[in-house]
Amino acid sequence: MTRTTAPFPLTRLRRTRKMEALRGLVRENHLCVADLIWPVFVREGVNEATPIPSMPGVERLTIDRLVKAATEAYALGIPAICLFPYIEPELKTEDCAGAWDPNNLVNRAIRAIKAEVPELAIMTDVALDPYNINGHDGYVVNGEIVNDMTVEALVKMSVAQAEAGADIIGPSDMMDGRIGMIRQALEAEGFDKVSIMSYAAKYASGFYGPFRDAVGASGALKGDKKTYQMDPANTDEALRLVERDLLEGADMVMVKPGMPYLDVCTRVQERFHVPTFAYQVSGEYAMLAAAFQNGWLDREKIVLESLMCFKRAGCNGILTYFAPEAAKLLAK
Ligand SMILES: NCc1[nH]cc(CCC(=O)O)c1CC(=O)O
Repeated sequence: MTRTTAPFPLTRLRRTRKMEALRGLVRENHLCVADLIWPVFVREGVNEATPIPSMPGVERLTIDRLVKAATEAYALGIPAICLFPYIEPELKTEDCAGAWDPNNLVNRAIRAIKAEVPELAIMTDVALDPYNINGHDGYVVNGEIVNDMTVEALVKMSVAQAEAGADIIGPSDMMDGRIGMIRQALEAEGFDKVSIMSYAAKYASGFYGPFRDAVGASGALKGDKKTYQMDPANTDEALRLVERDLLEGADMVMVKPGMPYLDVCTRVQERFHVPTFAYQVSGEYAMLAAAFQNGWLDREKIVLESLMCFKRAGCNGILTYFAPEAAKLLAK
């Protein structure tokens, strides 16, 4: 970088930090409510909310409660929510047919929210894990997570979500070729205005533990997801995945997890200049929530600081369980 600052004391960099008015003027990045996507867990039943022990403050909501929460989120200015279903263990199957049932929990939730708050964007999760007796994102055949057969199921699942009214399809499965196949199917079925946010650089991370409790997949999952999710040691591979998904028709890309992978976010944004998102995942939430509960970290400061860091790293937006709380803090 060229040196553009005069030597001390001509330059005193503290001058622009002297008061909030000046700090605001020289601020390079801004966090606002329009940056936030709120992931929510939905369950069957009426007027109930089940706490998730490993995610203090997060609950699985029945559809009626979810509609209320979505209405409140929209009133706070949150532009989008992302739905994840809790599927009872006895409803999980080998063929995962629940995933593309037009009347499954997620699709009913989409219709219910759209009827009440049509302007709130709804994102979905495309992967077989909540429905799969094996807990994996793809079909398991002879111990192997098979790619092409899984992609066929994901295509059906995506079309059913688009039919229900989803605005953003979010394939989180990490199979090869799924973005192109989903895009083609959406075009063919008349859903040309439905966006795809690809979980393009999704790592085989230990930080998803609490999420798997939340969707009830922990008990079902045998083994790990390393044959399809990425090795935490790699970034060049993340760039190849992002490029591939963009060429297949992704509108937006995501890096996941978030905070420990900010370098990946920066490289993706700098290389491709496309809408880039990060997912501050369940384990990140759990870590912070545990520290807040112990009084070890200051909740209000850390929620906003952690989210601002994503903006500084080059993200356009963040999926975060803190979304409603952050929205309220930003409105203060
Ligand atoms: N397709 C599953 C999926 N979609 C989002 C998350 C993780 C989200 C979180 O941890 O908050 C996962 C878990 C996984 O891949 O095992």
